[in-house]
Amino acid sequence: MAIINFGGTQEEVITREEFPLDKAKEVLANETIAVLGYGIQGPGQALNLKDNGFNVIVGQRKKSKSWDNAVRDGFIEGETLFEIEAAAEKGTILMNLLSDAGQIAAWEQIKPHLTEGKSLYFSHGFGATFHKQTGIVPPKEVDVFLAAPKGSGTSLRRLFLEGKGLNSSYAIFQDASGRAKEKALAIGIGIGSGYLFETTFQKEVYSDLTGERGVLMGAIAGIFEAQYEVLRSKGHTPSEAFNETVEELTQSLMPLVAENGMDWMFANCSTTAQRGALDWKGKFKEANKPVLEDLYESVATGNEAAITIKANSQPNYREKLEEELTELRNSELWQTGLEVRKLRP
Ligand SMILES: NC(=O)c1ccc[n+]([C@@H]2O[C@H](COP(=O)([O-])OP(=O)(O)OC[C@H]3O[C@@H](n4cnc5c(N)ncnc54)[C@H](O)[C@@H]3O)[C@@H](O)[C@H]2O)c1
Ligand SMILES: CC(C)(O)[C@@H](O)C(=O)O
Ligand SMILES: [Mg+2]
Ligand SMILES: [Mg+2]
Repeated sequence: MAIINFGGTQEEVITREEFPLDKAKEVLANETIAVLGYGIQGPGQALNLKDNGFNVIVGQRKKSKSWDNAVRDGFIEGETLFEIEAAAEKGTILMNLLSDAGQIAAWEQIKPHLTEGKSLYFSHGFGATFHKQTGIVPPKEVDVFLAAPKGSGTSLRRLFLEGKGLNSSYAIFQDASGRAKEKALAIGIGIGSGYLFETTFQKEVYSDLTGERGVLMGAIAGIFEAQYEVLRSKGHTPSEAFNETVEELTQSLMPLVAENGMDWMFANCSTTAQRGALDWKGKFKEANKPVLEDLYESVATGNEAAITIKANSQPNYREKLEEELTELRNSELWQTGLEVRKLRP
């Protein structure tokens, strides 16, 4: 285990050098890995595991788009592709990659197959942490652990194919066999993680729900809209407002942040930009911190889980989400984005 000094705090991380793929294969040699759910994480994790040489089957509702995707990706009905319950019966490590609401609906189908010696895996602390709302209480005889890629399943797959990797957290919820940790790390490496850092189920779900509602998705989408609307209201054209809000960020400045940090990005902008950004940074922080405190509170009280479960358990939840995404796509800001992307050399 490598001990890394993260800005003054020592943390242990598991790298591919310390836990190589061969070791992961040794640990999981006798396991049949059943990936339950083939939405976004399902394909990324199942295909990476398969390409890495693990024994993988998929469990998915038949007559669904996800089932067709699994067939398209080479899983064969009756051999490596089954209904959820049949896959849960055949698998020895059940990877619960149904949607968080779907995991509640499917729990009674999965639970009877969690017999002694088997393992239950998640990519989120949601189900087990909010068990009062989800009813997901794993039987005592099984190992329960998670590896949670810090990014989209689409990126997990793309980076794997490029020979790179997304980082993941890992956590042990229950260690019945005494081998839960090595299994968690082996799966974490097998799905293509670049390195793994330790967490708990509760910390994973609290930080994940905060991050995606906050800076990673909700806040960024909101602040884009706010700046775009201000620029438009002051007479700027759509292309100018879009370029100054989104395109420059994704194409020019964020790659610099990714490469070498915020000060590096600042240092590669004008002294005029640096002066202003350093002055305004504090105001943005001050305005946003209370919103983020509210958000964390809403996560920690279980309110965000309740909202998610209620919304995503409706029979028409997909149509409703698609409607909202369509509205976003059709807004002037993102229609401008569509044209700007086409103009990229
Ligand atoms: N999307 C990501 O990239 C990502 C990243 C990290 C962690 N996670 C976590 O991984 C897990 C899977 O997320 P996802 O985004 O891949 O899921 P998703 O929303 O794409 O859904 C996955 C599958 O669940 C199935 N499903 C939904 N409701 C069902 C029901 N009632 N009965 C049976 N099947 C049902 C769908 O057919 C779909 O194939 C979640 O715990 C999520 O929080 C997701
Ligand atoms: C990809 C994210 C946002 O990191 C994940 O948490 C999710 O829920 O999809
Ligand atoms: Mg999430
Ligand atoms: Mg996440």
